[in-house]
Amino acid sequence: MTPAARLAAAIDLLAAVEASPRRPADAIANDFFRNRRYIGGSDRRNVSDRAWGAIRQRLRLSWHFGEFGITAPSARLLLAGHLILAEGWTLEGVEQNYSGERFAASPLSVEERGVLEKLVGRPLVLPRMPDGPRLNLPEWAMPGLIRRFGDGLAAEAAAMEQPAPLDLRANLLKGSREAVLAALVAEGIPATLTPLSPWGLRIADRRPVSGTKTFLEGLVEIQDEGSQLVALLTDAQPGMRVADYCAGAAGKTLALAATMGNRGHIVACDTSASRLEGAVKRLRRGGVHNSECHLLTSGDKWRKRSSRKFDRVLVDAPCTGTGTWRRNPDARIRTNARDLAELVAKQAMILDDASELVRPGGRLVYATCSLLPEEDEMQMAGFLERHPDFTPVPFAALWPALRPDIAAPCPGPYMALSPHSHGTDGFFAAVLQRQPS
Ligand SMILES: C[S@@+](CC[C@H](N)C(=O)[O-])C[C@H]1O[C@@H](n2cnc3c(N)ncnc32)[C@H](O)[C@@H]1O
Repeated sequence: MTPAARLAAAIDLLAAVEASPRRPADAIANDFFRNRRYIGGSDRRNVSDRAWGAIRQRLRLSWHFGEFGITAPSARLLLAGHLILAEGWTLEGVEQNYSGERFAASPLSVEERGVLEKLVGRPLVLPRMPDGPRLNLPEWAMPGLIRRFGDGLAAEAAAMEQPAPLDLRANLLKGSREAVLAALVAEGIPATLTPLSPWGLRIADRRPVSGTKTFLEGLVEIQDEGSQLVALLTDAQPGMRVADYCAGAAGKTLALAATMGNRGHIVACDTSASRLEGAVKRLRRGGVHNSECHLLTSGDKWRKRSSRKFDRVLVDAPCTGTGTWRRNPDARIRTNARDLAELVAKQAMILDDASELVRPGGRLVYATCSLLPEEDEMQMAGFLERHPDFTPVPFAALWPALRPDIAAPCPGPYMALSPHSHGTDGFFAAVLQRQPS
């Protein structure tokens, strides 16, 4: 492909993302390239890097165009703006590529040229920008993020703009962390031990691992270190009855089975049949023998039958995913204030339902990959008010037994991890104990 054709394809991809604001951009990109198999590997990387560049800077680009009265910039304008503001292109450079020749984007209109001219030489980030675009954070999340980080918000926002490392969890059902590390190294994948999780391995250069023998044989799972710590905190022990209430594709179920040494019983529940199908495959590959999957339906009798039967109930709740913005930069623009309000209500309902399963003296573990107090501490405050038979078990009291060799990574009554402070995705976890009868 010529450079101009690559840019034209990046405009098309960006237009597809803009046209479906509720769909994850990586799913749109997968469809886009599946329908254009003629785009080869290096062209594909170039096209998607360009489109993702503009998606990452969407909030800032909107602000710049808004200064000139353009409230809904087209994909071609957004991409040109990105080239000028973020990549330092000249207007002539843009015009040479928006040439109208075969496979190239059509030439700039007089109006487009007029606006882009004003962007030339401007920095992408200006001190006079409001905090939201300056820090690349959406307005709807600002109150919660300010409450969470206070003066530390700028450093956290900068960390959220960095690419996330690729973290793996060594599957202790198949080998020790050291043995799994050696297997990866033997396949030419250098990795280091993660500092907090006792099972974590970090691939520095984000080299893909899903084709390696180590991965295909179930010795490792892809899982952020923060997510591994949620499983650690659940403290599921051999012989226990455990419910992973929002199991999805079983990321945490797999880790729980490992801490249980495949003994006892785990029920992986979810309302999504397709996610549970993915779970079945992963559990098989991971060598998990002590789990079953249960599809939650309305009027489910299983929940009633299972009342107060479980030693541990993990609720890894659906959330805004603000803690994963390093990996999913498009989620900043895909989610809004109404989504947050709906999720908070949904989390409360799920918590009320799931807590029924906890036996007297057993524990409910609530987790999100959100940095927003509304979904985290405030959600817990509401739950504890509705359920006075549950009491928080402080994180600082739990940690020494789980990782005696390392100081607790955060002080609070709850675990609250963030990209800047802990090098993990943003994860929150609370452990609540039900009164013994
Ligand atoms: C954060 S994801 C879980 C990720 C998973 N635990 C993992 O570690 O890979 C939240 C999950 O909650 C599920 N969910 C949504 N509404 C639910 C409900 N009312 N009851 C149970 N699960 C629900 C979603 O289908 C989704 O799989």
